[in-house]
Amino acid sequence: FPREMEAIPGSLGWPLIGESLSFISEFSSPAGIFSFMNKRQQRYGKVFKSYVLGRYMVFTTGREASKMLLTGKDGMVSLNLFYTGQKVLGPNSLLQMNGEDHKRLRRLIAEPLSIDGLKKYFHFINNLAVQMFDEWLAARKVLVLEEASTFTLKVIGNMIMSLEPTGEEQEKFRNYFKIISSSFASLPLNIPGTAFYRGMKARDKMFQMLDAIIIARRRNGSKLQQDFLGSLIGKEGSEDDEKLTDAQMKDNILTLLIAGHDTTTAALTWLVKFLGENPTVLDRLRKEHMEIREFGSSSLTWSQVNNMPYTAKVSIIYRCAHDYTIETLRRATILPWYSRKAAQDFEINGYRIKKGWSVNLDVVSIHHDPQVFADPHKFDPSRFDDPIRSFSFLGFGNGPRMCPGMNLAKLEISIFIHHLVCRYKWKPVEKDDSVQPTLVRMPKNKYPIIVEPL
Ligand code: HEM
Repeated sequence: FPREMEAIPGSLGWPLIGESLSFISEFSSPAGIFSFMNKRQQRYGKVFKSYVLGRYMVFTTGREASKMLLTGKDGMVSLNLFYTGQKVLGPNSLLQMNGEDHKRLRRLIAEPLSIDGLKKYFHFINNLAVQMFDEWLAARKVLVLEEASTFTLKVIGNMIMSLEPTGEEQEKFRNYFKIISSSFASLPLNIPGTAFYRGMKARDKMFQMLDAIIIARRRNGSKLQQDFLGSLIGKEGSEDDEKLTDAQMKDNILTLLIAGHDTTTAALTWLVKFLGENPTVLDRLRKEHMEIREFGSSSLTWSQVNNMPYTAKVSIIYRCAHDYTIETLRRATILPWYSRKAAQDFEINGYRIKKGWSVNLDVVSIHHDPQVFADPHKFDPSRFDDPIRSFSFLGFGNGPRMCPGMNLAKLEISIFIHHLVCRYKWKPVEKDDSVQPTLVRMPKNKYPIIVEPL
């Protein structure tokens, strides 16, 4: 036990297990870790310590703390990735980089994920959505989470390496990914039969697949495909600063897959759930999207997306789904806390944090602060009509580690939701608010619904 931690209020719970039991049970309750955090914040204030899942942790919350931790000035903190996560993603992953190395890698990765870089995937994503919703008509009963998962995986597979949405390669890719993904937060036992072991083997297989593609691309020389992989390989001949080794490319492709898949899948599923539970909100969204549809055929064009009507505050592309998406991320807070490791001593909310400690930002409380979000448990996208104070909404993070995939996530969500609300009404098969006990919060029952054409 780090002795200096004595000065931090809080309880370390039982010997060995600490407060893990209440943490885990509240983590997977419908309200999430809100009550775990809230009880302790009431008792100890904005900073408290705990011992959960084998780690001494300091938890903190509030705008000031989030500004400090997420902005992380002068290398104050680094990302605190757990052991299996480090092994699965690999040493070159963006999540394991800090300072200048992190900045450089992000610059290379961010470009194809910018709004401009994403334009060329619009048709692929749109066609995929049209096709998926055609299939829903025949199926009638669907598991939203499964559908969203397939959809987002096909999108990212195509974006990264021009993978066709069906066929043998897609199946292989999907299989490897699922195994890797379920090993990500497993116990670190690398012996045959464990999830971790299977995950590491699947990682090798996925990398063989990527190697084959990289070799073929290099052989083709100038006729490089303009997907994500192509844009990274394309940097080979250019200045040193623009070069990525094959190992860097592979670790970071896997990083994008892992960071982008469950998050977007969960966001889509929660959005469908929240809309279904809030008919007035759904009516408003549907009305807006029906107006967009009247522009022309069912297949949207890029300029139509650009012109979707809504307050033209920032980039107009995602306006139509934007407030609904961020309200979903606020209300569901699918990543409930962001974890950092102190890279030096510093002070937060009046307490000394020592180098090496794990400091965790409780985002759920920030997203449910009644001072900022009136009636915080209500799903109300219009609360974002007026600008909110910085560091109050952190659904995509903030600062140098803010989500580089957020434009892609928003694009996928807006296209998915457009077709859904224009074509179908739906109702849940059962009333069940249980949540999966996984890192990313998702409905446990995968949210089965019955759909009917409008
Ligand atoms: C709705 C969907 C998504 C949500 C809610 C989300 C949320 C977040 C958040 C909160 C962070 C920062 C975490 C922290 O500061 O500790 C983050 C980082 C990250 N996200 Fe996303 N994300 C989403 C989709 C995506 C997609 C589609 C991709 C990739 C294509 C992606 C790739 C990443 C990566 C690589 C990082 C790490 C950035 C860094 O460390 O510099 N995310 N995301």
